Amino acid sequence: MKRVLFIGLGHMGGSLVSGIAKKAIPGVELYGFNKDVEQAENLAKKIGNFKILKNLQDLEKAAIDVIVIGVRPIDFNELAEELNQYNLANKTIISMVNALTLDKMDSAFAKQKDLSLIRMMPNMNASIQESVTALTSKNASEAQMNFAKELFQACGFVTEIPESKFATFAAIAGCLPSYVFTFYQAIVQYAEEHGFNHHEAMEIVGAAITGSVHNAEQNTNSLATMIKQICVPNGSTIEGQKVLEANDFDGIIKKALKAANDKA
Ligand SMILES: NC(=O)C1=CN([C@@H]2O[C@H](COP(=O)(O)OP(=O)(O)OC[C@H]3O[C@@H](n4cnc5c(N)ncnc54)[C@H](O)[C@@H]3O)[C@@H](O)[C@H]2O)C=CC1
Ligand SMILES: O=C(O)[C@@H]1CCC=N1
Repeated sequence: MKRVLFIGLGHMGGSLVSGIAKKAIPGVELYGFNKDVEQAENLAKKIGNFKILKNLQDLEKAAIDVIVIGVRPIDFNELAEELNQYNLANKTIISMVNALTLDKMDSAFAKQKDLSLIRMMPNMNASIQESVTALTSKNASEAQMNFAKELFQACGFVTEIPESKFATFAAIAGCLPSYVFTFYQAIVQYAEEHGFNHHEAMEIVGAAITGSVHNAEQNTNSLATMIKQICVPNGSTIEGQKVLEANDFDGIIKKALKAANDKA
């Protein structure tokens, strides 16, 4: 039996734990601890197969094997100090904390013995089990990494990447739902301004976006060729493409990704 404790049950931690609880992986017991206990209890009411710890010292009694840290970056040091009051020897610590490197994790837990450290970057699509999650590790065995993969595959696709690519991964996958929702929102607003109601607009634009992604995934042509095929000479699409180009749409997207990448 592996006992996994999620600390920090907010938007991201809560979504991940819900996905994993739904899958009910044999041999895995899920525990949660959150500063705001009511938030943890509300989550526990919604999902089965999940026990709440009332305080952190109960992690020793519960014989936790794996700790998954889901607090905000600003709250990490305080939590690490609190965790260092307990003996965490031989445990696996997994952190989803953005910009927290394995070396920083290692020094935060320097007084602990034989920890295995895993850094992860999920995204909010974990709430519908469609996250793209990256993992990288320090002192973790193949079996420990495989366990982490199995755990987070309950919330979508998992890939192992070198830590040097983590900041870029955060921009192109961790933050990406927000940018996609911004694009989606702008088109829905345009549709509403031109006579569609909100529900129709969400449905039509959503289907057009997901259909485009599926088409690009299945098509053997490059994205550039697919763009050309839609831009009929003297047609409508090209007029929109000209506006995107004149306003450096690609450049704006890359600037946004760089800003996120630099902070990750
Ligand atoms: N929101 C997102 O889309 C993503 C977030 N992340 C990372 O996940 C982490 C959490 O982000 P969110 O869930 O969005 O934040 P959030 O603010 O929704 O959740 C954080 C939770 O941690 C709890 N907390 C704070 N200090 C605590 C402590 N000492 N002990 C126990 N619980 C404590 C808070 O009560 C809150 O429920 C961040 O480090 C972020 O970088 C990573 C990928 C995507
Ligand atoms: O905004 C953030 O810092 C986190 C990391 C990726 C998505 N949200």
